[in-house]
Amino acid sequence: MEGLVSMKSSASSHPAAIGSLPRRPTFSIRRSQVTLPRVKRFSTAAASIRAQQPDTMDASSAAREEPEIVLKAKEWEVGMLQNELAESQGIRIRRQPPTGPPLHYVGPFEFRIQNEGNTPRNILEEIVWHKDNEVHQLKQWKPIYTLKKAMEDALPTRDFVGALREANHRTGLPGLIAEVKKASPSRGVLRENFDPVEVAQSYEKGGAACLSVLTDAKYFQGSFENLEAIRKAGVKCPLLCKEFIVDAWQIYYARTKGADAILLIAAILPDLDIKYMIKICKVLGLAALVEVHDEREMDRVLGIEGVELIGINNRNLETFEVDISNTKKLLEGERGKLIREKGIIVVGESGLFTPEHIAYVQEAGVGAVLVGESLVKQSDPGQAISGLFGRDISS
Ligand SMILES: O=C(O)c1ccccc1NCC(=O)[C@H](O)[C@H](O)COP(=O)(O)O
Repeated sequence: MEGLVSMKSSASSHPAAIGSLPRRPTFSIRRSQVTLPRVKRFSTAAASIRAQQPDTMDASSAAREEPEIVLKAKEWEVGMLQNELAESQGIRIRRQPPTGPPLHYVGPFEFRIQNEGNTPRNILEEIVWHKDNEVHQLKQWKPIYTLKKAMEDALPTRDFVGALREANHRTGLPGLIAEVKKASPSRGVLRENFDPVEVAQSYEKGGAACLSVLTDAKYFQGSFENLEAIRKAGVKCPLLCKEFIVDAWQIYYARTKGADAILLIAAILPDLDIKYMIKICKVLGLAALVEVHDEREMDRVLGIEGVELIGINNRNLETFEVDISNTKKLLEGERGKLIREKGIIVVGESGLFTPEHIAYVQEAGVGAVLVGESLVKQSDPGQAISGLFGRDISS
């Protein structure tokens, strides 16, 4: 059996990956004497693998021998169930790579599970897999009880939604969430000599209602230190922690670092996760910006109680394609009507560069916009806000 299990450190395969973090080791099974049919539904695969085990190889007996293997197997099963649940809601992003179970778990035979392999299907999936590993490690470093204690010393949260409404009423234009973003997978480095506090202060001076701070290090060259530094520098604009949230632990962590709001992406989170995370946000005094990209995601999110802010991303996070008519499309007809009835503020996100773009999404029905590239690339990002809106919105 020697050499059948390889511990892989699957480094990022995407050319846009900026940094690197060692992944949690995954198991892969090589060679086959018994080949399972190509499987799509992985928990079904898990069940069929189990069904082929001699009684002596069930999880409990394996536990007596190798508890670590059983734990890995359980983790794998949970991951596959998460993938299945997500798929049933039309979510294409898999939360975990469809790696096979640990070898000992599958019994004394050599198995080969035929699947698409462990290559992410697109950048969003790659980010999610990376994030899952990252959070797994961070949780060991700072267990949740230590975060709950840190929250007692955290600065109070500010009203993110209220700041957007106020700016909208004051200017008659969508409230601006200006993004503190050094780099992105689609555009590479946007600003050399990036000073997050300087950019944040400049945005505030230029009339931004709120700020969005990228905290992902690998793909956006952001950090939680940036978020914390901006908060501690006395910037009054409420702060959105722009992160790929896959685990409630990240919400608590964001709160300890000064966030007033967090992002929940419908393309990666099943409805139950969104509901549960919104409840956590309410308890912690945070706003939740729930992001959608297509009609299906919009309909799912409109069915969830307690949503106050919906972001429509004009960027397809799987292909990078940007089309601002996406905002209009998702706000037409019954959806737009329901959103107005519920009093939800819609945020138009990505690809906004000119006053005409702002007017277009405002006409479509947004009460706020989230803008990164077109501002952060300018030498004076705060001053660039007047150019984007066609007039000074600072007072
Ligand atoms: O921006 C990317 O390349 C990207 C890739 C993968 C996942 C998310 C990504 N961006 C997040 C955003 O949607 C934007 O940062 C945000 O909406 C601002 O967009 P822009 O004004 O076009 O910088």
